[in-house]
Formats: sequence, structure tokens, C-alpha cells
Amino acid sequence: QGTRVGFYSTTCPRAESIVTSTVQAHFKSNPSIAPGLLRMHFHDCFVQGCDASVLINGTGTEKTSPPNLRLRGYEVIDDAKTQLEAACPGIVSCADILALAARDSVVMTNGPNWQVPTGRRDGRISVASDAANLPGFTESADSQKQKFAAKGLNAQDLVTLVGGHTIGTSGCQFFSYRLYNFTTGGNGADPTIDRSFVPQLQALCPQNGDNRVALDTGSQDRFDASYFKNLRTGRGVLESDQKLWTDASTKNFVQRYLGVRGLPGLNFNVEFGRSMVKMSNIGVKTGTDGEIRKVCSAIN
Ligand code: HEM
Ligand SMILES: [Ca+2]
Ligand SMILES: [Ca+2]
Repeated sequence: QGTRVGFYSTTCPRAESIVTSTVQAHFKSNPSIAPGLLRMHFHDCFVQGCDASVLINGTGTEKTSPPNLRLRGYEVIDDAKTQLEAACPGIVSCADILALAARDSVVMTNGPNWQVPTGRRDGRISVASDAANLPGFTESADSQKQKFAAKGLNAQDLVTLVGGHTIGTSGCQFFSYRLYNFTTGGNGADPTIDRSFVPQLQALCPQNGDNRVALDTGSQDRFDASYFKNLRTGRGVLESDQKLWTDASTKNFVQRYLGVRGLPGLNFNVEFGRSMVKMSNIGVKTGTDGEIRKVCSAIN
């Protein structure tokens, strides 16, 4: 008894199309909800499984933990839920809405489409300290691999899923320490950053400023393999991203996405869908576990 494609086909046949049209409507007025929803699904799955625990409001819930403070797109999930409760009350879980919305977000940014198994139920626990499961932006490749392995995801899944950084932005606060006084001597920047990229990032992130900067320079709105090219040329924005090029095993997967000669090629679009299905099945509650929330921001 796990998740399956088409779980709502008889109980709420319009479930998936309602989610898609809602994401589409919000995306039209604000394209930044696409990266927002993709990231939110990842942050949900890594804490208590994909159970919408990240959506709960209140003191001390996951939402209030540092990695989740900048999540975007809650209003999209709430909007879809309102419409789904009108169409099929008590049937569609918030966890499934988020999993479907993450897929739709990738499709809307010209990425691959894939079938999302559904049937997740919503959790009743949301505790800020559990968000420590999430990898941090200074994390070594080894430690990133460990945190993914703890969720049943291998090194290929890690490289593939972090490839989600092909869309969206980061606040300067998560990488400006790499630009100023990171080392003494030279330009003071992290030596793994491409030398000509340093002044560009410094201009976008003056000391003490906090702008948002593309994680995939030159291609932040498009779901493509450009992110991996940027890792090769030292243009990874987050320290954790650039480390995927330093570590031998993760570098190998990056190179396979780049189609480096002599290595078996990998297709980013195909693998992304596969790894997303794995990620969106982490710790799922099904059957009579958990509940179907009435409102996504509160336990029933
Ligand atoms: C080692 C693992 C990861 C680390 C350390 C990491 C860290 C970060 C950080 C620090 C940001 C910037 C947040 C902000 O300023 O708002 C970010 C953004 C983002 N992350 Fe990750 N991330 C990781 C893995 C993933 C995965 C697996 C996905 C999706 C499958 C993902 C999707 C995104 C997206 C789409 C954004 C842009 C969000 C936006 O524009 O609102 N990340 N990540
Ligand atoms: Ca969760
Ligand atoms: Ca891109």
C-alpha cells in the first residue's frame, strides 16, 4: 500500500487538472512561484516525509525554522485546496497538492513532465527542530550524500535533484561570505569561484546588501542543464553546489549530464522525473495513516 498514479481518478477526477490550472494562474502573475513550490516540496519530503508538515502554521512549527523562512508559494497550495474542497470535499491531501504543484512548476519552466503517484496523507506533526535534516548551503559533498542517503537517495539522485537549482534565486545572505574576506590575499573570494564571476557576484551582492541572485546564472527561468555547465566553470553560486564539482563521485554525474566524452551520458530531463518520484515517496503516509486536512495550514 504505497502511492499510485491516478489515485484520485474515480474519487476526484479533476484533482490534477485543478492543481495544474491553479499553479498556471499564479505562475502567470508571478513566475517565481515555480522555484518556490519545487523547493517547498523538497523541504516537505526531507522532514517527516512528504506529508505537508511544512505547511502548518503556528509557534515552533517547521515553517518557523531558518531553512524554511524564505519558502514561497503557500498561497498557491491554499488556493488549490479551496477549489478542491469545493469540488471533492475531504478527498485530496495537501501533501499530494504540493507534490503535483512541484511537478507542474517544472513543466511550466520548460522542464520535463512525469506522472506523479498520489495517495499521500497529511501529517499531524510539525516541529521546527526537525528541519535540521535539511542540508545546509555550506555542507560538504560527503555530508550532502549522507543526508540524501538517509532518505534512500543515492549520489545520482543528489546531483540530479540539486539540479533543481536550474531555476530560481538565492538571497545574498547564503553566499556573500564567499565573496569577501573568505581568504586572505588575492581578491579575498572563495578560490573555487571563477575569477571573472567574482566581480559580477560582488556587484549583485554588495557587502551588507540582500538581493536575490540566480542560482543558474543566465538561465534562472528555464529548466535546463545549464546549471551543470555553470558548475564546470566555477559559477556555482552556493558553496554546497560548487562542491558537487570538487567531489569525485558527484562530479562524475555532473559530467555525465554534460555529455563528457568517455562517460555514459545521462539525460537530465529523464533522470529528474525519476529522482523526483523517489523523493516524493519519502516517508509517505497512506491508507489510514495521517489525515486529509481541511485547510492546508492547520491540522484538523
Ligand atoms: C544540498 C542540498 C541543497 C541545499 C544546501 C540547498 C540550498 C538552497 C538555498 C540556500 C537556497 C536559497 C534560498 C533563498 O534564498 O530563498 C535554495 C533555493 C532553491 N532550492 Fe535548494 N538546496 C538544496 C537542494 C535542493 C533540491 C533537492 C531542490 C529541488 C528538487 C532544490 C530547489 C531549490 C529551488 C527551486 C530554489 C530557488 C527558490 C526560489 O527561487 O524561491 N534545492 N536552495
Ligand atoms: Ca514533511
Ligand atoms: Ca536553468
